[in-house]
Amino acid sequence: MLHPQSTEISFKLNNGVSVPALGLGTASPADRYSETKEAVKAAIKAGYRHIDTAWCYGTEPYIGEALKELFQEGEIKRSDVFITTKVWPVYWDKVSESLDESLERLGIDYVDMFLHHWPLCYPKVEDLVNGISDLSRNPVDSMNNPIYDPKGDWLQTYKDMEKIYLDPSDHRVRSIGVSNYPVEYLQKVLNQCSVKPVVNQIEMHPRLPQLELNKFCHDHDILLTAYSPLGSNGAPNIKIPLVQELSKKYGASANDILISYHIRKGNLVIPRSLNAQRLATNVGFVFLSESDIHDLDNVGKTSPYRYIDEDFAAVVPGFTGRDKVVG
Ligand SMILES: NC(=O)C1=CN([C@@H]2O[C@H](COP(=O)(O)OP(=O)(O)OC[C@H]3O[C@@H](n4cnc5c(N)ncnc54)[C@H](OP(=O)(O)O)[C@@H]3O)[C@@H](O)[C@H]2O)C=CC1
Ligand SMILES: O=C1O[C@H](CO)[C@@H](O)[C@@H]1O
Repeated sequence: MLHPQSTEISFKLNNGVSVPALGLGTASPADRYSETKEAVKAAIKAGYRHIDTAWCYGTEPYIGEALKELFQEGEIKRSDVFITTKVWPVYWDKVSESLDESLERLGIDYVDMFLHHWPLCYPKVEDLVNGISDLSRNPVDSMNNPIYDPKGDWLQTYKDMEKIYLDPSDHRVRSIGVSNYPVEYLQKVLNQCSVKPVVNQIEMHPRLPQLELNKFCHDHDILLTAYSPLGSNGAPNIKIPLVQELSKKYGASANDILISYHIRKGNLVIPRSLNAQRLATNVGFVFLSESDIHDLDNVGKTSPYRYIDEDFAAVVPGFTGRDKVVG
């Protein structure tokens, strides 16, 4: 049976907006930010119609340059591409400003999805050397411990996003969602807010199958977006023995197995590559069987492993630090 490519599969968000299942991740290494421009152009030419970015990636201006050229060349128009950006905890009480600045860097007048990046609140600390927009991305004290804004209220950030989304005269966002939210935080949003997040973007792959969050989100009509699907830098998940076995069984690449795993579960997935050839080979969709999915879930079910586990996140339940097992 012939199957579509991953770039041709779309899902409906809970507000009716359609989203391509496969997106391009753009958390490029800091010394390679500018290469994101060519990667975006290559991805669009390979059929991608969904780009994931964020203030903290520092790549929005390069995505903006790519989009400008793609629009000018007539390759795509704005409505052909789904663009996600996120508000970082530094801007927890400046949501509208963060959105305006992102739109300006991207050179567009709306985003398709606007996500709350982490349920945390940072103070604004100047960093003219390594900062983004001259602000420290992860402020720390003299002992290198993360510092948080004592006046901070992470739920307020989502409430401010909700205000923008609900204002009929404000057309800057087509949908709002969250990222790195555990079940109890999602429950708080469902109890105290009126707009249900359309997605929860989280790290997810066979070594971190996130079965509890997957069930909770699907029970509440919230999609998951899988970040770091290849295991982040160097794509270590490609070496998982079961992924290699399935790659042989289906005559598909290991990266296609890792990407199709999420799409088969009805979730979005956003692998990153700065390499045009790889980008074009990450789009083969494999119709994995129910039992393959079950086996892939079992890889990390009892000893889950998180690749993106930074100190600052340890205050969010479940994000417990590099050396600890997470549920
Ligand atoms: N919401 C959040 O908190 C977070 C969101 N994200 C989002 O998720 C995206 C993806 O996650 P990310 O951590 O970047 O990592 P990924 O799991 O997408 O892995 C990226 C790595 O895989 C390599 N790679 C890509 N394709 C192939 C291939 N076919 N064969 C071999 N290697 C390959 C890339 O190298 P190369 O470029 O050389 O191909 C890069 O080193 C991010 O870019 C970002 O958009 C990520 C982290 C946190
Ligand atoms: O989105 C994100 O990317 C970085 C890691 O690449 C992480 O801190 C943040 O959540």
